[in-house]
Amino acid sequence: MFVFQDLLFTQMREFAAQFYPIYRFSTVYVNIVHFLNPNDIELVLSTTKHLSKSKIYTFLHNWLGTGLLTSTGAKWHTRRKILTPAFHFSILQQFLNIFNDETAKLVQKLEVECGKVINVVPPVTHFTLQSIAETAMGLSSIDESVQKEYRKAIYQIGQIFLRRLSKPWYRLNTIYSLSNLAKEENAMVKILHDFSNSIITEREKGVTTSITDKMESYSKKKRLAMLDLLLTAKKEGADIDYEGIREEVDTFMFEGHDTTSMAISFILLVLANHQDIQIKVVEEILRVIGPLKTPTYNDLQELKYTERCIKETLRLFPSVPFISRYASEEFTTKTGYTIPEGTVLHIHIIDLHRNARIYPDPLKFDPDRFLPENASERHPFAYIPFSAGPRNCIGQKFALLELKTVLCGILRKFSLEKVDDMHDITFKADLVLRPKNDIKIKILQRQLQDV
Ligand code: HEM
Repeated sequence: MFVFQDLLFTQMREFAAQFYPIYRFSTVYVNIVHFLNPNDIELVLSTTKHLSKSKIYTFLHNWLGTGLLTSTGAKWHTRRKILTPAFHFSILQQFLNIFNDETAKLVQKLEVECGKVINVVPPVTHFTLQSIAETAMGLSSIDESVQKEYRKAIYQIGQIFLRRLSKPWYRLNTIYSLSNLAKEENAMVKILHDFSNSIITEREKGVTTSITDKMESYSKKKRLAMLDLLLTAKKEGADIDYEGIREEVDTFMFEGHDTTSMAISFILLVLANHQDIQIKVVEEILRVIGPLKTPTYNDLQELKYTERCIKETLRLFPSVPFISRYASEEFTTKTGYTIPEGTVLHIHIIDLHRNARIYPDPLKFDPDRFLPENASERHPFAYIPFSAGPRNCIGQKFALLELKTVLCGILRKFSLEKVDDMHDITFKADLVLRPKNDIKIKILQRQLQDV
């Protein structure tokens, strides 16, 4: 079904192609300037002046409150300080055990599908949801039916967000709150909050889980997983209450699974489309790790070619295609335009990454673009899948580790064959870069002697 919000998404991207390096879209309600040039983007993202998210993010407040993604000012600063240690590399090293265990379960699931054409998104999303729940929240597993309901509600909330965005009169809370859309939103938010409340209750009770030992080992090193950090901070009287903890659980459950799920799905698609590159990735994995060994943290750091493939996938398919900030004061862009205070600053990550001036033959998948000698001359803000500057993605290293682990597990066991052409994939307007239809590939047992 072609809906208005999809049109909005396509239109915004067409304007980006037409009006490089910058364009303005104004209505009586809002003044949005679209940023496409790396110099201008650097100006916005590298400073602490425009750290506040634009008003569009307030549409997420009913669900995410003002957690790390949506908060501003002192609150954002305090939360970022509390949460940063949860992503220290010593914690990530512990998480690797969980990524490896979950990868093994995913591989087992895919085994049954050998020889068939599958839509990779559902099993991969199951994997990422399970991984974030175990690592950041300390849960052992989520019931399949609860997972399904949660995933459906996340999808619905994204659609509601965009439907609200496409109707300017719904920007006014008084009008929106009377609408059927708001009722739909409240029903979805209830599902999502029931889910996050149950996570907190379970962890607060200190329910014995299969990963309790791992959590204790974090504690011994005085480093706690994300939810435990928050619960401890609350206990010790820090400026965070139950609502505050739920905001972060909702934020991290969402950001920590949907973004990585899309990234993994797209890289599987891309590798199925490029047999030569797929073979090179497998060769590297076999050379560095071997056919059977469970990868260690250090092993994964050695996968340089695989990492370039991940980078190139996130260039073409950035899980977060647009971000938006608020101009807290007037400024002049490097391209010479005056931006008044209060303007919405809309940054087109996807169009920046597909700009032929920066990336010749931009739709071609070429991991060598990220060879040090090829990347060193490029503008530092020409590649920003995790945003950049002080408000960049807190989960960036977590995501890369998860992606490498799962690729090792899948590619040593299966070879991926092309079904969908990656260039035929169309996108659905949503909070993350979602395909409009399935992402289909065929999986076969890999014959390692052929590599
Ligand atoms: C491939 C995977 C990922 C991509 C491409 C990605 C991308 C991004 C981007 C572009 C932003 C900036 C959003 C904005 O300004 O509106 C962001 C922020 C954020 N991401 Fe990620 N992300 C990924 C994985 C993760 C993971 C695994 C987690 C958690 C474990 C996470 C947690 C967050 C949080 C909490 C923020 C808000 C940070 C702040 O404002 O201080 N992300 N991410």
